Amino acid sequence: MNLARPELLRGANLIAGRWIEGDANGIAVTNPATGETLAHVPKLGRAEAAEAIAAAAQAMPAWAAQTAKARSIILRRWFDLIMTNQEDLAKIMTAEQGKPLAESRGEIAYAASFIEWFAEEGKRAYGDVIPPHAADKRILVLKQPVGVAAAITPWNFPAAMITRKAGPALAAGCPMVVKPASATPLSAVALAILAVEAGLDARLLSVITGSASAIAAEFTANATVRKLSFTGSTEIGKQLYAAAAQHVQKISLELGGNAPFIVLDDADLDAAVEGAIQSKFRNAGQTCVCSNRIYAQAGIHDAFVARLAERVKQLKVGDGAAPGTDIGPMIDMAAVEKTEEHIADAVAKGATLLTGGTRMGGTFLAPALLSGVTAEMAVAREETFGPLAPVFRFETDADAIAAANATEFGLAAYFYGQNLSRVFRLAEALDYGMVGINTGLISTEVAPFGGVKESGVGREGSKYGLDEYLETKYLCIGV
Ligand SMILES: NC(=O)C1=CN([C@@H]2O[C@H](COP(=O)(O)OP(=O)(O)OC[C@H]3O[C@@H](n4cnc5c(N)ncnc54)[C@H](OP(=O)(O)O)[C@@H]3O)[C@@H](O)[C@H]2O)C=CC1
Ligand SMILES: O=C(O)CCCC(=O)O
Repeated sequence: MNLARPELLRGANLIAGRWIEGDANGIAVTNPATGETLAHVPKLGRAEAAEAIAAAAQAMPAWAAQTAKARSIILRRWFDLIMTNQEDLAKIMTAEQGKPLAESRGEIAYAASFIEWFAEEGKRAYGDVIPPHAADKRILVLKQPVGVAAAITPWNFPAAMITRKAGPALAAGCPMVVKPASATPLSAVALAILAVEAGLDARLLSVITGSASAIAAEFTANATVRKLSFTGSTEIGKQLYAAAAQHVQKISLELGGNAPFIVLDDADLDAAVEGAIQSKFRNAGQTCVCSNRIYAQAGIHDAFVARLAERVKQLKVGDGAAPGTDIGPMIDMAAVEKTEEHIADAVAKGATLLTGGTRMGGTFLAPALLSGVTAEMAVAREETFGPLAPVFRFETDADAIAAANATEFGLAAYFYGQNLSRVFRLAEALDYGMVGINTGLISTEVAPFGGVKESGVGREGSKYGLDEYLETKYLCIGV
């Protein structure tokens, strides 16, 4: 890999301010496009997680005692360094994750934006003065950092899922110990290198790799950890929710989705097709906010499906590092097989495969489009997390709302339509934390990202994201 700063590609961990290098006994990080081994990161466990937590607790008082502006200056420097090294970080990400280089560049900018945003937002951790209940009392509300925070992050957004947690934590005055996904730890390590370069006390941001269950066991059993933030599968999220109860840790969970994408009969069809392509095939469909079920109203169904099929056929599959690639490899064979199972199940139950679904070597899979999909098929209920667009036909708005809400998930939903009253009715009726209306792209650092129902708890990004790392303390003063 041709990097301007080759030292950013480092198979190491940062534990309690100390670098620990990986070796052949560690976890091999491979390029999903080529199978090449990029590096080995250490295989650590509970003891090192405990060490990182203890060092974080030691470093916290001095960090929390600084002014928000002083913290912001360091965070701003970290943001600048991430953007200065955007190209190297994007190359590292594409190599370990597979997404096209253009998407990696976008994710690095997106990741950096959380640091920039929270560097400023930390200055606005306002408290309150409340009119008292008695003449001889005064009531003040303070916002204080929650304490040592821990994060467990997934492989699909190797940088942004770290900064979306570490940004608000550090801005609020909390240190963080991060366990990145084993498949994509190199982006996390590169971010930590730049954080230290920015002047952050290295004990304030540890990065630990190894046994996920052992590290998570320490995160949840260690009473020093006061906040746990997780992005990943619903199954693991539920386990962590239960484990965090041991010490009643404050928790944020960003879990699975089953996003509906509804095309009403008055929609701008070209815009809807583009929105569907963006929302469905970004990161090869491996995004928790990817549309999983596309509902097209009867009046425009056939025209929409025909146009969508043309666009899906144009998508170029290849190594993310190659110019012009729209869809890179999937993360592993299990991901390929799950997508294939959803296609096979739908076809066996009467759906039509209009294009794609074929293996293209390794973990490359041709983007697929199904029509004639119904509620009985697995894809209606389960998140595919792959490049498969299943189209359902519906008649009335009420039918679309009922179908869209018939899931235990509630992360993102999308719809396209023009009529203002319909737009409001649908937006309000959808049981989701985020609704994209006439757009397939909703992610930004300035808006609250998060789900309802079994898609999680808490919000990340925006002014709401800072609250997740703050406690509210009330002072009752007799005068
Ligand atoms: N909401 C989202 O954004 C995401 C959803 N998913 C969904 O989950 C499916 C499976 O993906 P997968 O990568 O296995 O997701 P996981 O939930 O298993 O992985 C996410 C993170 O959790 C860690 N983890 C794994 N097991 C445990 C455990 N027992 N205790 C604590 N942490 C653990 C992983 O570590 P390690 O990598 O070391 O195993 C990783 O850091 C996907 O197909 C998709 O449907 C996946 C990723 C993100
Ligand atoms: O898929 C995820 O893990 C959530 C990140 C996606 C985004 O922020 O758009």
